[in-house]
Amino acid sequence: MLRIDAPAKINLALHVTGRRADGYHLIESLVVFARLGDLVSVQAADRDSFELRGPEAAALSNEASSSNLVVRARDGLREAARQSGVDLQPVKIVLDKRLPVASGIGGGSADAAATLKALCQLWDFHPGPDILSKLALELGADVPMCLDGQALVARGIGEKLSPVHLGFGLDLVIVNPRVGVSTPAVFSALEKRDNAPLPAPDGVDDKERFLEWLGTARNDLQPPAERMVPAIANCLSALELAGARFYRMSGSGASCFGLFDSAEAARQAATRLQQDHPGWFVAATETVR
Ligand SMILES: C[C@@](CO)(OP(=O)(O)O)[C@H](O)COP(=O)(O)OP(=O)(O)OC[C@H]1O[C@@H](n2ccc(N)nc2=O)[C@H](O)[C@@H]1O
Ligand SMILES: Nc1ncnc2c1ncn2[C@@H]1O[C@H](COP(=O)(O)OP(=O)(O)O)[C@@H](O)[C@H]1O
Repeated sequence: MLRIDAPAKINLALHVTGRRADGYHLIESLVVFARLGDLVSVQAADRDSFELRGPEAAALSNEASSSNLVVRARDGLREAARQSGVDLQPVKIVLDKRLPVASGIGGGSADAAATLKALCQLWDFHPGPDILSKLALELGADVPMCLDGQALVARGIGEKLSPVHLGFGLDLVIVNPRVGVSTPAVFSALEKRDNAPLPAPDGVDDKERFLEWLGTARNDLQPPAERMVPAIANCLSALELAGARFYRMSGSGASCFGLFDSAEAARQAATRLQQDHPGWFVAATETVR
């Protein structure tokens, strides 16, 4: 079995700067990836199959397998191969779902990206980067960045990627109140769409200066998401109380992240937060470097 990690995506900042004619929003987002994630395993088989397991699988068990981004990624890649005259063998795929669903940390997108990577390897089929990026974008605006998997600024609708080299890791706690949030609903509830752009990242080699810079950026999706899900404000207050140096909502929510001074401080805060809020999803993790 070939196993590929599907890391959680954290939008440290997300500015909405406009809207395209097709309704998609223009964003400028600083994104990092966490060690916390789902796991996609693939293996050659006699027939195609898809198995969903893991602590967060139940949230997807009522949805048809055909709508799962893992299956859609498999079918998309196979179709791209067919168009170039290559027939690809059946495959067994297992998704170990650990990230809360519809929570602003891009679990589905990470799964789709991991599936593309795993199957390219298993099938020894390597479409050029342009074809792969196009395929990824067809699966979701967040999938190209998940394919990249490193700290970056995403522009356009999320598909224009510029790597950012952070000279340090970040110790985080991710908190989710277990209220699923619909991404289109949050974008629709924006009161203003032509917001100021993301300031150029500063302090990428110095964590203190970086934290200061982060404070000058925003998540423009946070105010509409907080109006829709009041529990988001509770998550942010709890992170502050737990000693986070910095805290904010990720993506369209409802997950929020807190940044801590060390892995130990993050672990201790996560333990306390989980004790105080047994119904929430709480996890300490660090960024992928
Ligand atoms: C908000 C973000 C920030 O990283 O993340 P999540 O909260 O989903 O994790 C992304 O832009 C989400 O990307 P993704 O979840 O892949 O979006 P898609 O499936 O392509 O789009 C779902 C819907 O969200 C809206 N959408 C998405 C992206 C974008 N730039 N503008 C939009 O308006 C559209 O209404 C679209 O129909
Ligand atoms: N493998 C998957 N994991 C999570 N959600 C998936 C998956 N496949 C399809 N979906 C659908 O995508 C929606 C958004 O899920 P997700 O990627 O977890 O959201 P977000 O990007 O906000 O964290 C879900 O509500 C679900 O219907």
